[in-house]
Amino acid sequence: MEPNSGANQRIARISSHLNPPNLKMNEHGGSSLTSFNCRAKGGAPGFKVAILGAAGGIGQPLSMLMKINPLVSVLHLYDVVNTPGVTSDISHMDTGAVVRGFLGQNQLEDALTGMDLVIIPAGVPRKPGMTRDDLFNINAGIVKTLCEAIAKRCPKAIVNVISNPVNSTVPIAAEVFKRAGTYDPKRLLGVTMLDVVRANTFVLSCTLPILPAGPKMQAEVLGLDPRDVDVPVVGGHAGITILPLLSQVKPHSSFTTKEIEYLTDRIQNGGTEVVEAKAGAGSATLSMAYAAVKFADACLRALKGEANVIQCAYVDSQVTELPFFASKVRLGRDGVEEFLPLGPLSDYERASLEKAKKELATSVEKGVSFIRK
Ligand SMILES: NC(=O)c1ccc[n+]([C@@H]2O[C@H](COP(=O)([O-])OP(=O)(O)OC[C@H]3O[C@@H](n4cnc5c(N)ncnc54)[C@H](O)[C@@H]3O)[C@@H](O)[C@H]2O)c1
Ligand SMILES: O=C(O)C[C@H](O)C(=O)O
Repeated sequence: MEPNSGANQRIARISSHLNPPNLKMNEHGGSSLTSFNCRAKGGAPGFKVAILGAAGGIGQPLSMLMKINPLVSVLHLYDVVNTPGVTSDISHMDTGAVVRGFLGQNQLEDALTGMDLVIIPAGVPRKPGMTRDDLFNINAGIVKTLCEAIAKRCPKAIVNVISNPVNSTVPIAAEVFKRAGTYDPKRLLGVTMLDVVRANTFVLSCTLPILPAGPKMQAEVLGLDPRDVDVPVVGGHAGITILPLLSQVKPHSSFTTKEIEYLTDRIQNGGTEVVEAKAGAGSATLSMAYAAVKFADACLRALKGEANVIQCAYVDSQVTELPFFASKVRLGRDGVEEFLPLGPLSDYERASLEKAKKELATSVEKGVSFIRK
């Protein structure tokens, strides 16, 4: 008998629990079906969610927060690097979702099989001095590859696109799905939730530097909780295409022209504010993970049948003459169920919308021709 056989048998038992013997082991010590499989006991009923780019600055906190979400029963974490560590780490959380990790392109399709919701934060972030459009050359190809696999393995999934430039990556995803014959415009949503989150926050907490003693904005004077504030943000997700409708803030607040100009500028440049503060170390990750989870949770609640789930998103749209536009949509069991009208706009908003539409049209066209070229 070998000296250590008791310990070896125990290890073999544990290892066969993690990797059932009928599945072939691969070079990562996992099965050939999934690279590594960190299974929490007592997996809850719920939705299957995949995060593509799960090891990144957004991906990690997003994965952690989705592991907490009680609507999630299975969480697949895919990236081209570092998923074993992230998966192992997150799998120790004592929440219901079963977590599985997938590493590298040849495990992408397994990561996607049977998913209800796919969230895509894969791709490079900005550095100071860059626009979101400067990311196009790298991120367009990444989104294309990921969406080709989605079309094959979970064509009915709801897809949340975070990768920038969102104004172009969503049209890219649409073209990929059209080519594959799986396009359902209701199920493809560009995530603009961070603009809404920022707008809700800034409306409450901004003091105006242009006024001498920095008096509070009206909403802050009212002492509101940001969670009770709702600022619709329409258009797209870059610079002037981000258009907060401050005339429609709930609870109703009225702002001076100076306040509107200040707030609009801050909301439009919130991303750049973070990029500059991070000084080369990337862009918004934590607030984005929060916003992505808020949005994903809304999608899952709607999938489950909750009524009246309304969020802003950048979608294949009939609200303007543009093929893609961010506005309030009602979410349901099949994704986007209804476009809410833009509502009455102020003169300032109407003029800003015209400028936003010009830029958006160019970004959409750039995405479409990337696939059709
Ligand atoms: N929509 C929004 O509001 C919003 C907000 C913030 C950031 N973003 C965008 O999200 C993206 C990610 O930002 P981040 O800060 O997490 O970047 P990051 O560099 O920290 O993480 C990106 C992750 O994507 C992975 N990745 C790269 N190529 C991949 C591929 N082919 N398949 C799967 N994964 C791949 C990387 O390995 C990395 O782990 C950027 O494009 C950024 O501009 C969007
Ligand atoms: O600004 C960026 O590049 C990231 C993101 O789009 C954001 O709005 O924070």
